[in-house]
Amino acid sequence: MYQVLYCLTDEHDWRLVALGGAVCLLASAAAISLFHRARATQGPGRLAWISLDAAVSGCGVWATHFIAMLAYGPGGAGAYNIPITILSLILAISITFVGLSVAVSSARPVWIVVGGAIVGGGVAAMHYTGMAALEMPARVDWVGSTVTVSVLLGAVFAAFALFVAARRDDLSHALGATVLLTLAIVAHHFTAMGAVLLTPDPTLAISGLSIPPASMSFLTASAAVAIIAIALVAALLDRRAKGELGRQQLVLDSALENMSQGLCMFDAEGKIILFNERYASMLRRTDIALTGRLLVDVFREEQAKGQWLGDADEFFARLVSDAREGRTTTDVVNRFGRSIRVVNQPMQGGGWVATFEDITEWLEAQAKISHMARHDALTGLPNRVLFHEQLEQGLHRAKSDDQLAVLCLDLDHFKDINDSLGHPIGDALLKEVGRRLKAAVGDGDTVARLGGDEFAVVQIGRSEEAAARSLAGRLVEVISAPYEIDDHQIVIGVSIGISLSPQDGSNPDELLKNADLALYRAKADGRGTYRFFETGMDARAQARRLLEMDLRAAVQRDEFQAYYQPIRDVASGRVVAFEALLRWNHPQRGLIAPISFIPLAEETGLIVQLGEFVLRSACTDATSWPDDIDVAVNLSPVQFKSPNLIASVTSALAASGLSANRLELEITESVLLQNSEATLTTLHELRAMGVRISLDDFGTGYSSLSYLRSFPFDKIKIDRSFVSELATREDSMAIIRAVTGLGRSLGIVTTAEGVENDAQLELLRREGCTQAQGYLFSKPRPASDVAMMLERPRLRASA
Ligand SMILES: Nc1nc2c(ncn2[C@@H]2O[C@@H]3COP(=O)(O)O[C@H]4[C@@H](O)[C@H](n5cnc6c(=O)[nH]c(N)nc65)O[C@@H]4COP(=O)(O)O[C@H]3[C@H]2O)c(=O)[nH]1
Repeated sequence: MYQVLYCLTDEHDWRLVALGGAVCLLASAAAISLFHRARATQGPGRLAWISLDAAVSGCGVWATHFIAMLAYGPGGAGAYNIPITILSLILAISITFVGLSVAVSSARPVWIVVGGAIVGGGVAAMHYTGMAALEMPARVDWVGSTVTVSVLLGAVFAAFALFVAARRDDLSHALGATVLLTLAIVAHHFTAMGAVLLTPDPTLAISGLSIPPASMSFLTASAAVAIIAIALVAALLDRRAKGELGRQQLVLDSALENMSQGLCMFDAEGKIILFNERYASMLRRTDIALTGRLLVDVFREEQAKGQWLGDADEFFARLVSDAREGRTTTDVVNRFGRSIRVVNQPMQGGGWVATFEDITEWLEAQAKISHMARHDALTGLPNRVLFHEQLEQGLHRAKSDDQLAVLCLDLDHFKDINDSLGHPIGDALLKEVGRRLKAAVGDGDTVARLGGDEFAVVQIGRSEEAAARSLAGRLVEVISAPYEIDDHQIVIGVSIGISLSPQDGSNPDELLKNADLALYRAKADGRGTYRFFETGMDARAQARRLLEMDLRAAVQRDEFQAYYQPIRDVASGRVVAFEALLRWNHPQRGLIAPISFIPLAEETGLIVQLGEFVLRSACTDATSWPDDIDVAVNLSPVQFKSPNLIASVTSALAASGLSANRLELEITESVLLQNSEATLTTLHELRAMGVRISLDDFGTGYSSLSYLRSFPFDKIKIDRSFVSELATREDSMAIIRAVTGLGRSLGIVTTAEGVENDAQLELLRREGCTQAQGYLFSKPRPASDVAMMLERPRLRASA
């Protein structure tokens, strides 16, 4: 130590020592700055920065050494061997290059320290090679222990310098690292100079291949200038790069923090390099240290708090191996009640970037959309789409001996309720029907609303037809029970069509089609009941379709004709009116009775056109009859739903010139079943015009008497079923007696329909029935036969 101090104070020129120190500091600053650049750069650019750094560091060490040697008094007498001097520069640069490469290539502190120590080794190699180049008339001996200390000092300070530099790329770390590197070079040099023992020996001559100290000073000055220039350029580049980097950092930071997604970047070992706030808040990791930590440690910490379930090590190992093998993975994880989609994307050179997106609302919206697409909004029941799927699954699941039944349901006259009571009541009724259906079916059965007032049920796994029958019976009963909705007592029936798998079909479409055909049959058979599909229904449906087409064409081709049947006064036997009855004059099939086409015309709405035709014909024909003979025309309930009824009656009367009081309009109870205000208003309007209103088919409905209270009818027509059984059934006689008595006391005319013989006529006369109509007098005949019917009281020949 003493020797080193002595060497420094007594053997050196301090001005030159200061110059050497300044060069060394400058070179160190440039070297550290370039070291940062090398670390921040990937790929081939990194090699360039390391090479430049090695050149600056090597030259810096070299220049520092020779400036310090100029300051060394004894050295002034000698010269420097040129090849060895050059070799010392080469060693300084190349060993420094190796050390820097090691330190830059790894993020692990141990390798940075090793790299730094190698740089220190380079400084020593340069120094001792440089000393070997010194030729002077003296023998140079070395104090071994001081040499070792000098090498260790250089290595330790240099290792420390790179360690500090690698910690962070900011001013304080850069300054600290610069000072440490300067110390490494200076401490090494002067300690090493303290190890020198010079023994004068005039026999040692200076070789021809040497350079005198003056020239050496020129060389070192040049090297110093070169270093300063390189350092300046490097500093400038570094500053620019940092400025650019800073700007990029700002952009990156604001992009990262404004992302709706969470982002976290990991190195190849699974250490967190970078993350944004969204990531920390999404995974509730705001209160734990993240940067620089291994992800698996974070998992373990969360595991300890009970926030992480599962095997943290196994999960972490999977992430690392996926990244290593370049696999992009997507997972949806549930954290804190939220669904988070995580995409792990491998990065070049190891590591991966994970993006985290909270898709809870998106998933909920998806689920809602898919629910809406497959359910009925009103009742919440599956809709046609889901029903189809469930039926398909049911067929798939059904074992060979299982039977599957499809029940198609249609509410009877639902439209009337909707029209008369309004849509909100109609909707409430549909909801209640849905609820009752769900409650009535079995656990494994499916109920769906197919649209409007159509519902469907799939019954799975019952082995007999009886199970479907019993379910259908139960459903008819349950649906038909009265409803109390908004103070309205509503009664509605249901018709059901049933198809069974496998016999009636093996796929959903076939089963639904056949259940529909059976439903049609249930409706045709009077509604409020169920029917099983039978082979042949399809053919009947086909026939019905043909009839419908035929009917439409017949309307166009004017194939209809009004026939007339006389109505006689029972007391006088005089014809008082004719009832107009429609006939279809089919070109191939001949005369067709209304029973074969009126129901279809009502279903298709064609009855409105046909009704208008009968009205016009009847009014026109009646104008040619005696004034005291009236004409009766049947009105269908469907015509009452048409807004044009009053207008068409008015126009038929106006066009024919028939007086309104000669026209009778016959309505059935089903018109009043609609019971809407509109129906009664229409009836009153017709009455106000002078037209008379008859209640047709009296006694066939459920509460005929109550209808007499709802409207003041002019005439009651007793249904022919009572007349035909007059002689055989006591109760028929009693009913006719009651009706005629009622008519008398209310001042309403009573007409008995279907009188076929004198006995019936006699009984009716005795009971005081006002009018009679039937085959006894005449069958319905064309208008041209009216005169004949007027003349001949009995005209039994068929029309
Ligand atoms: N067995 C038997 N039957 C008798 C006797 N006397 C009359 N009839 C039949 O009884 C039906 C009386 O007409 P309705 O009850 O109004 O019943 C009518 C009526 O509801 C409907 N209809 C006929 N023409 C029209 C029309 O222009 N418009 C509407 N909406 N319906 C009509 O078709 C139904 C059937 O009409 P039609 O076949 O002409 O049948 C007529 C008539 O031919 C008898 O002594 N014995």
